[in-house]
Order: sequence, then structure tokens, then C-alpha cells
Amino acid sequence: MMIACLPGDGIGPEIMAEALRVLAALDLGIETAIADVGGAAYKAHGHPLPPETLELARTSDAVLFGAVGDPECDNLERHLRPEQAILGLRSALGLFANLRPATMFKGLEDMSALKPEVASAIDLLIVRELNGDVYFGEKAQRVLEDGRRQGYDFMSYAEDEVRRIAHVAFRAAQGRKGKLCSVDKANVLETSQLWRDVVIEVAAEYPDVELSHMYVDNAAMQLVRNPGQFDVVVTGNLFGDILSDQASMCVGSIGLLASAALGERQTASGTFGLYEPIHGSAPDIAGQDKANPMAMILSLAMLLRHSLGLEEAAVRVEKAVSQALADGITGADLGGSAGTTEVGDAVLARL
Ligand SMILES: NC(=O)C1=CN([C@@H]2O[C@H](COP(=O)(O)OP(=O)(O)OC[C@H]3O[C@@H](n4cnc5c(N)ncnc54)[C@H](O)[C@@H]3O)[C@@H](O)[C@H]2O)C=CC1
Ligand SMILES: CC(C)CC(=O)C(=O)O
Ligand SMILES: [Mg+2]
Repeated sequence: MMIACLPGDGIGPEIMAEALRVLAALDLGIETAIADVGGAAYKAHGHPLPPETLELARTSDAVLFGAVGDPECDNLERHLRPEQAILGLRSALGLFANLRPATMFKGLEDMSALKPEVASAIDLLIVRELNGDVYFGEKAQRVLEDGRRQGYDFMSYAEDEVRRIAHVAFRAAQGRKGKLCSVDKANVLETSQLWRDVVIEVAAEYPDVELSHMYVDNAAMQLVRNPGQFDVVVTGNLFGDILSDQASMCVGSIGLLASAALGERQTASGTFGLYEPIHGSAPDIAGQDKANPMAMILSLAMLLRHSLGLEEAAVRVEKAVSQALADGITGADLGGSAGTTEVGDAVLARL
């Protein structure tokens, strides 16, 4: 089995190093291959997603991805910017289903941006569509006839795109508490109206799942008012991106939220996927031993579970993370003083 490891930019290499130490300690005999991606790849090869990196990802059993984004690259033409690498990987590899779990870890209740009694009930899964929506529609800037500049981005979903993510979400709900909330903006957007219609059609195949619908503005509010009401949330690319960052602060830090991006391709022992923390390259803390590596380490656990079928190893990693957090080993993002490597050491010591 081979994992393609793409550390990327900013804190990406720092947190990847900790995940790879955990993988090595598990001694599973898994091969790893490292390649440049994002701003680092642009600087070394002239492109954020060089063909060799894409080929390595394609031929691997799973991809472990750090983060991309580099302020020095923010003024490049859009197709050369670091962020295009992650969008390109998700699209080229057909990774349309993004699982973003958010759970309250024991001992961190006081670190939530919410009241501890509200935060302690959080155990939700955001299922975010990842290959469509306004992120992938035609976009440009142009000058109107009257001389004003205009920017536009085309938002759309085709019914098959909604149907396949809806199936993923209903199945996820079946494996959890049987509740699915579909989040959209159907009161304003036709894209969302189609989304809602198709989700309702798919629901007929899952009579055991309780389906509800919520407008995204209300969902943002409910997520801080009473996040315990949510089990599985299914939503589009843009809304899922925003709501998952919000969910992260409800459990204390964006440095805790892992994710899996899955498609249809099966590997020898699971589903091919790309695994990454939900956060970005955090240039404000890069190189300072301040990055929380837990989201990256938990992404490795998701990889072991979903792509390699190594449930026992995944649980071992998750338990070690929970234990380290319960023992109060946290960095500045969670009110503690441990550095990135120290947090990694704490996980290793509890494996
Ligand atoms: N999948 C990816 O690679 C993503 C890349 N980005 C890119 O990352 C760059 C920075 O974007 P931002 O909007 O600042 O989002 P960000 O997620 O990188 O950082 C937001 C805030 O959270 C903090 N933070 C993030 N991860 C942390 C961690 N593991 N431990 C402790 N604190 C952490 C940062 O220090 C910052 O204050 C941009 O270039 C952006 O485009 C943003 C999101 C996702
Ligand atoms: C960097 C972007 C392409 C996306 C993003 O913020 C995310 O996927 O969470
Ligand atoms: Mg995001």
C-alpha cells in the first residue's frame, strides 16, 4: 500500500511531519512518497499541481494532504495560485464527497467559543459536496459597456451531482443517529431549489432516515445556538466550506477538524480518498512551532479507516489524540503552551 504525501505550504509541512511520525510508529508497513504541491510546487516547478504530483496521487492508495496557500502567490494569475492545486486534485480525482466530522473532545468544553453546556453536545458530520457549485463554475472579471468592472462566478448543480452526494449523506446518517439536515438557500437560489427537490426524491429510498431542511443563514445561527440538534448535515461546496470552519470553533479550534474527500474509485481495501485538515496553510503562525497537528493526525486516522480498511489502527490513533487532549496537552489555539512537536510527542506516547 502506498500513500502520496503532499505537505504543501505554511504549516502544511510541520503538521505533515507529525502525522508521518504517527504513521511510522504504527509500523503498518505502508509505503509513503512525498511530492510538492501548492505554492511550494509553483516555486519549484512553475505550477501548483505539477503532472508528477497528480500522477503520484492517482497511482497511490490514498493521499495525505497538508495545506496550500502562500501570500507571496496571492497575486499570481488564478490558475497558478496554490489553492488551484487542492481544487484540481479534488476535481481530477473525482473526490466529490467531503466528510467533515466535528465532535467535542472531553476536557476541551471550556475552549469552545460556545458555553460548555451547549458545546458538550456536539457530535455532527458535515457532508459537503466537493466537485461542483460556484467554486467550479465559469468565473471572470469583465468591463461593462458603461465602464464599470464586474466579477462573476456561475453557481450550478446538476441533478446527478446532488443525487450522489445525497446518497452518501443518507448512508452516513443510517450509520449514525439517523438524522439528516439538508442545508440550502432555496428561498432565493434556483441551484438550491433543485438541490432540495433532488434530496427529497432520494429520501424516498431511505425511509429510516429523518430528513429536515434548513436555510443556510438559519443553519449558521443554529450551529451556535444549539449544535447538538445536528447529526448529519449535507450541503453544497460553498456553504459546507463556511459552516465547517464555523463548526470547528464550536469544538474549540480549527486545528482539530479532519476531513476525508472520497469518490467512487475502490482500492484493495476501501475507497480511494484524499485526507486533509479543514484549515489552510495558516501563514500567520507558520514556522513557529505553533500549529496544532491534531487535525492532520486525525485525517491520517480517517485515511487508515476509509482507504486502507485499517479500522483498528484508526481507532488507536483517535484514542491517542483524545487521551492527549484529555490530559491537557494543547497548544496556543486551545489555551495551552505545547508546540507542534510536543503535541505530536504526546500522541506518540499514548498510541
Ligand atoms: N485546503 C487548503 O489547503 C486550504 C487553504 N487555504 C489557504 O490558506 C491560506 C490561509 O488562509 P486563512 O483564511 O488564514 O485560513 P487558515 O485556516 O489557514 O487560518 C485561519 C486561522 O486559523 C489558524 N489556524 C489554522 N490552522 C491552525 C492549526 N492547525 N493550529 C492552530 N491554528 C490554526 C491560523 O493561524 C489563522 O489564524 C490562504 O492562502 C488560503 O487560501 C484556506 C483553507 C483551506
Ligand atoms: C482553499 C479552498 C480551495 C477551499 C477551502 O477553504 C476548503 O476546502 O476548506
Ligand atoms: Mg475552507
